[in-house]
Amino acid sequence: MSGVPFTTTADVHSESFAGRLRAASAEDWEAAVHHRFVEELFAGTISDEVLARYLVQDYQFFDAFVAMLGACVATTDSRPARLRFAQQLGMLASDEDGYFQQAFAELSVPQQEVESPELARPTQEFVAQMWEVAQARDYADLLVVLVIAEWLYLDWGELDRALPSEEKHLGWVRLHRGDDFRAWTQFLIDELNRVAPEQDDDAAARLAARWRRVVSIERAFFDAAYQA
Ligand SMILES: Cc1ncc(CN)c(N)n1
Repeated sequence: MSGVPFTTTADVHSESFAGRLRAASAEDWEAAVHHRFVEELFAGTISDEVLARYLVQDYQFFDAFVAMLGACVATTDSRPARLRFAQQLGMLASDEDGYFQQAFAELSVPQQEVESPELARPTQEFVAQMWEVAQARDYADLLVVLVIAEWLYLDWGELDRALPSEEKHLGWVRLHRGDDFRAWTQFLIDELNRVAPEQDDDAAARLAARWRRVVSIERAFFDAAYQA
């Protein structure tokens, strides 16, 4: 959209703060969006072993992700945004946890694996990034991590592919595509652009460095699902 040098279903101007960050991380971003994991998930050919390994690790995000949203509730300068974050917290608690519990049951993942797995390196790094921004309570920093986590997932979730038929595959795709998820992601992107530093100063450089780091972790997170 708007002549952007990348493909997305979000409405983002290429010269906005988020647009420039997104373009600057194109290699890792595209590698993640078109990852073998994504293609096999849509095709319904992903092995149960890979899917279970991925979901077990991803479930470890949940707590820190909720903490980030809570930190946004506490730190945003905008009353409508505070309500939007609060609403998302409620939805997350019902929708996403339901999918995980159903998928773990279907994939026969032992409870011990669900509750206290050994964390892969990308999981450790991602969780550390999330807790760091949740505790620092800097709204722009929080938004950088949230925008990546949701926008990158929207980009693969909305790929033009036939949908898989089995619920364990379709459920994860459905959580990351469609009007509601697109609107939520758009809200985050718009918030980041609204509060972005106006000049290329130290604050902007710090946010850009975190952006690059987190996008590379997203890519590594998919890779790790294939490493037994
Ligand atoms: C690896 C990862 N990145 C992001 C999200 C949030 N959509 C997630 N669940 N997992």
